[in-house]
Amino acid sequence: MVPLPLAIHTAEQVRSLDRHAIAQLGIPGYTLMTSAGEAALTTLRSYWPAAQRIAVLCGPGNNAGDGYVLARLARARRLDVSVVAMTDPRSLRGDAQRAWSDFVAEGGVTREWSDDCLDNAEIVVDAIFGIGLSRTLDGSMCERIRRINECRASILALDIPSGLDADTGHIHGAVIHAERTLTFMGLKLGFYLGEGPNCTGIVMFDGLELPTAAFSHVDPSALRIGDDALARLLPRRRRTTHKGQQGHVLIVAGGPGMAGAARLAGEAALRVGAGLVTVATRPENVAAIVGQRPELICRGIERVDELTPLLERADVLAIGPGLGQDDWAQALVNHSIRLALPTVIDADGINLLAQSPSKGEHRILTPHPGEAGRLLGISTAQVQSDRLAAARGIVDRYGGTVVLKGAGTLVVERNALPSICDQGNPGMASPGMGDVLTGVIAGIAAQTAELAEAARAGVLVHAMAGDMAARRGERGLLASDLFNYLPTCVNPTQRF
Ligand SMILES: NC(=O)C1=CN([C@@H]2O[C@H](COP(=O)(O)OP(=O)(O)OC[C@H]3O[C@@H](n4cnc5c(N)ncnc54)[C@H](O)[C@@H]3O)[C@@H](O)[C@H]2O)[C@@H](O)CC1
Ligand SMILES: [K+]
Repeated sequence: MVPLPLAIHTAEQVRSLDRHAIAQLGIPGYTLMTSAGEAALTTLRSYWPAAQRIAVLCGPGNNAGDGYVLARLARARRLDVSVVAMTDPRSLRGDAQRAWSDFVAEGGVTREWSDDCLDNAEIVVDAIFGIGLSRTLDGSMCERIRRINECRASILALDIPSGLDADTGHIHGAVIHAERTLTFMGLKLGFYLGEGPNCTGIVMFDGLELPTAAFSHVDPSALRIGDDALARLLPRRRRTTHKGQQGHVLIVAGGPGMAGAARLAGEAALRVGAGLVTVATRPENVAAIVGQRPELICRGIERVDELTPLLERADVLAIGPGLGQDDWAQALVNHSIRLALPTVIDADGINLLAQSPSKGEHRILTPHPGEAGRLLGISTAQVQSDRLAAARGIVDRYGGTVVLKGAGTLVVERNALPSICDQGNPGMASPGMGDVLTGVIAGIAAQTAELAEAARAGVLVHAMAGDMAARRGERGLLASDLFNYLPTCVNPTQRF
């Protein structure tokens, strides 16, 4: 399997790559299409080796061309291929028209859509629409897509699940829900936004044999967070090190009844290797926190001035988990976030910041979509409908680095491409998971000099640990289940 690239592109950027390949590198469009069809066949044979009955659904554009090439090659391999022309193939143009003609020339026939046309298929290949989808699908196409999703076969989408907007992840009326998506030339931004994560299944990539240099010709829109930076950020420790050299995290967390949030954030910082972690919390929480995790230092705080000596000793502050929004919490937040200390602000820290906005470059804000909405004075739905714009808006208004949580967590800072995390799973939608993320980011930030890098690494490590913990099932995953796996993720040089 070809490793996924880090670069993520819009449809226009992929088109520009396509134009570059054809015009500057002299690779004919039909050669690219043939590569796409070959890669699709390799994927079919690799992931469904026993499947014999393949249905290929072909639409009106070049995405259909990929499908016709695949169908021709699969017939040559003696697979039982049924091609359903979703629109009249005689109106195909250019490379797609040639792909259809070559398919027909080798004895291939198409059939029209009927409600039972997928009944015998083991695999359905979606070659209906690619990145050329530009408007809402009509009612009959929406109805067909619903029927395709209901069929028992596994669905392989070519380039993009039909109906998904390649740039925004919005749905144009209806969308294919694929088990796998084999995408060509560039990962599409829409896979990671809006409904994208619900539709693509496992994303696979093929570069259509373009030379590596061709990919640097077009700038991407975002970057996937890869694990390549982890080894640099979290190198093997010197044998002579001591805990004072691994960073000191201060966690200000835990209002009444919320000792658990403070403990989760505190333990997470320890589990990613922070040298010392002090938790400042309500006095009544101290016994519970220390009892559950004796390696934490825990201080009961009644008044803001008691925080001052703790802040002086800390390398990184994390503030907010389970803090509440009462006067006590308000005083702690107002006092702490004005300091120049690198600070992770989460949960009620964010809610309080939204009530009296201020700007700071030394911050990492980690809102979920609801908190992001409060920071911007808009609804959660508005945040989710354009997550990139929301994250950028928060950076503009509040400064620093923003981690907008959710499927496809975004890490956005000024003057840099946004980063997107494509790991993690829906089991992580569970209480305390954000507290763990806050501790992970703060714990890594305490060991490195660069805050935005720590945010990216923290998001990735958290997601990786979540995926490891979810191997026995997503439903029922607890935030504290991640603790067993965090050390594996933050020791990249010892992992294998
Ligand atoms: N050289 C090439 O051109 C290559 C193209 N490739 C494939 O080509 C695809 C892009 O091809 P196209 O630009 O032709 O795009 P599509 O294959 O997505 O099809 C666009 C067609 O759909 C029609 N259309 C758009 N929205 C519609 C709607 N709501 N209802 C009905 N019809 C609608 C458009 O009028 C156009 O005819 C890629 O996604 C990829 O699969 C790959 O084979 C790589 C090489
Ligand atoms: K498709």
